[in-house]
Order: sequence, then C-alpha cells, then structure tokens
Amino acid sequence: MTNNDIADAMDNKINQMAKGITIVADSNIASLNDFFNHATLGQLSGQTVKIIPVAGRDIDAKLLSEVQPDILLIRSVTQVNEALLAENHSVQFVGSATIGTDHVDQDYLATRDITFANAAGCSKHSVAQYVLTAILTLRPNYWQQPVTLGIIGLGNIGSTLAQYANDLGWQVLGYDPLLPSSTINNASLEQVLSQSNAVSLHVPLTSEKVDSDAKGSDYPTRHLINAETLAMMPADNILINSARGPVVNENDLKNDIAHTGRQVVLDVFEHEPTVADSLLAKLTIATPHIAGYTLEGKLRGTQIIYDALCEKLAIIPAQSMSNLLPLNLFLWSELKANPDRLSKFYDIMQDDALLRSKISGENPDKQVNGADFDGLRRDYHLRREWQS
Ligand SMILES: NC(=O)C1=CN([C@@H]2O[C@H](COP(=O)(O)OP(=O)(O)OC[C@H]3O[C@@H](n4cnc5c(N)ncnc54)[C@H](O)[C@@H]3O)[C@@H](O)[C@H]2O)C=CC1
Ligand SMILES: O=C(O)C(=O)[C@H](O)COP(=O)(O)O
Repeated sequence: MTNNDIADAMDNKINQMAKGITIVADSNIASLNDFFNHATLGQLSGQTVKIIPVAGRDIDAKLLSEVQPDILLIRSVTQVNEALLAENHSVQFVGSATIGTDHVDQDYLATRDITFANAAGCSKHSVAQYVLTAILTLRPNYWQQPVTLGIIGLGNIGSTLAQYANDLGWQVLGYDPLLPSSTINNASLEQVLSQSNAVSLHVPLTSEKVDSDAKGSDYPTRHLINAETLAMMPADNILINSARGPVVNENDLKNDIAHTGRQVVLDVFEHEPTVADSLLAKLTIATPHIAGYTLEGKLRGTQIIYDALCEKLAIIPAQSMSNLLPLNLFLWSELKANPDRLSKFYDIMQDDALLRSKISGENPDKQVNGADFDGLRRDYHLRREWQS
C-alpha cells in the first residue's frame, strides 16, 4: 500500500463513519435488535445504524471484506484472527457475548488497534445451576447427605458453584493454581480428583507455552483430563465438563468409562459441533453446549458487550436487560425447600433426549451432525436463571 492508498482508505473510512455505523453480528446473540439499533446507538452518536445478522459460522473473511463493517459482534463459534480480518480495514470493535475467549486472537486485534470486549461472568449462575442440576438429577440423595464437590478452576463460575455447594452443606475441594489459596482453593489437582464425589471443570481452554510464545499458559488446560488424571478418580466419582470440549481427551474418556462405568456429563465436546455416537452412547447426560443458555445468561452477555460498545463510542447506554426480562418466579430458596421440583426448574434430561434424538441411524458414522447441534442451540427453549 502506498501513502496515497492509505490516505484514500482513511478518507473512505471518514466518509463511511459520516454515513453511519455498520455492524455484522451473530444472529444467535440474544435480543440483538433491542440492544443495537438507531435509538440505542445511532441517535446518541449522531449516525445511522445498519445491522447485518449472520449465522456465527458464516461470518467469514469474504463477508467482512465485502461489507467492511465498523463493528463485529460474535459468540463462540466465530474464530477471530488474522485469517478472518486480513482483508478488512474497517473493524474497530469486536464484542463477544461470551465468557470464553479461546476463539479470539486478542494479540492480533491489539496489533490492529481493534478494541475487544467479552462478557466475563455473564452466565456464571446459569452454568453453576446446570452443574447442580446434573449432579442432583443423577444422585437425588445428595440433597440430604454430605457430599464433596471437586471444582477445577475457581473464577466466576467455579466460585459461584462453590457458593451453591456451601449453601447445600457440601464440602468443596477446589484447585486453581493461578489464584491464591483460600477456603475453596484448598487442594491439589490429585486431591480434587481422588477425594471428591463429583468433579466439575471450570477452566478456560489454554495451550502449553511454546518457547517465548506469550499466548500459552504455565498451567495449560488442553487435555487436562486424560488417561493419567482419569486414573486418579474413583469409579463412582461423577465427571462434569461444561468448560470447553478439548479440556478432556475424549478417547481417554471413552476408555475410562468402558473400564469404570463412570457417570459422565458433557455439555461441550472435543469435536464440537459434531458428536460421535461412540462417545454419546457412553455418557450419562449430554447436552449441546447450553449450560449458560438461560434467558438471563444470554441477555447479560449482550448487555455487557453493548455497554462496552457504548463506552467505545463515548455514549451513555440507553438499553437495559431489565426492560426485556419477563417476571422470574424461579427461586433457589424454593427449590432447596422442595427438591422434588428440580425438573420443573430445569429438566436437563429433556436437553439430553433432544441431543440423542439427532443421531442419524442411516449415517454409517452415526453422529450428531454440526447443523443439528447448532440448530438445537439456535432454537433453545426458554430457560430461566434461579434467583437468590
Ligand atoms: N458451557 C457453557 O455454556 C459455558 C462455558 N463456559 C466456559 O467456562 C470457562 C470458565 O468460565 P469462568 O469461570 O467464567 O472463567 P474465569 O476466567 O472467571 O475463571 C477461570 C478460572 O480458571 C483458572 N484456571 C486456568 N487454568 C487453570 C488450570 N490449569 N487449572 C485450574 N484452574 C485454572 C483461572 O485461574 C480462573 O480462575 C470459560 O472460559 C468458558 O470456556 C463459560 C460460559 C458458558
Ligand atoms: O460464554 C461462553 O463462553 C459460552 O460457552 C457460551 O455460553 C456458549 O455460547 P455460544 O457463544 O457458543 O452461543
């Protein structure tokens, strides 16, 4: 690019901004049009707003090169990196309405001076409630008896789950090498795996550090659960993964279940969005990456990136999820007093049955295919977050 080209590109950009804001957004973002419209952005910034909703997996380099949007709003299924943005010269803000950020190359965005925001903590109660529901559906006696819950990763979700566990009178054994020790961060990985009745994973997906690569972690989580760590778990210890699929080595998991008969609950899968029947058939509960999919969890995700965009545009937010939420009658105190109402609060076995119904008998590989997995997520039923 010559200096003249750069000057032309900048002129084009200034003209475009004068015309308005163009947003390409994952159509699965909850209440997209309620948060991102002329009244909530345009009037305040003095620009028109054009929003282009696209299925998350269809947001690609070609589209972003043709449309040249100013804003990109995504969820977890869009990989944001140099390959996606190399031919785009316009994006100034990327917002992901998710907690996880493993799909975003934040270092690359920084080299392009693109602001990034994610929705930290947005569905922490929803995911914690999913985990409790799974455990208490499989072991209803745990409502009344002493239980040791192992939690790996004690950030927003893990620590919220620990609060519910303490509220039920359970003991928590937690492991998080990146946080100081505490009443819940109180054990080694081996102790958590070997001494709990159920172990739940709440870590981000991270890889090993390679040479001086700053992206890796000193405590990588990819395949953290493998043949060696599974061997530390007694056979009657439940394993729950609602973090990211590749945290668990699925081949090792299949072997472990074949030998131990362990009860395993997966919401996320190593080869998502496809799920092989050879794995699904061995799982006690399987759901299509919906642990955080309550109305509240999804709306909070949208709210957080909307607020971050308003900050970027230097405008005061004009929309709030409280305007969009219907009355919520699901009270944690009521459920605790009436454990038999659990399936009315959240019927996790219905989600399990829907996923299993997508196994195609005609397909020799027998698997849930990606379109069906994504369809279940797109058309997910209304689920509410329990209130404290
Ligand atoms: N299934 C679903 O619907 C959802 C899944 N998630 C997943 O859950 C993950 C956790 O979410 P949050 O708790 O909100 O994240 P967070 O960032 O608040 O906490 C993650 C914790 O994991 C710890 N950690 C990192 N490496 C570790 C290791 N090797 N061993 C033990 N601990 C380690 C960190 O120190 C941190 O405290 C997200 O990164 C996302 O991938 C999040 C929301 C919904
Ligand atoms: O927040 C996260 O991290 C999640 O895993 C999401 O709840 C999953 O949602 P999608 O972005 O995949 O819809």
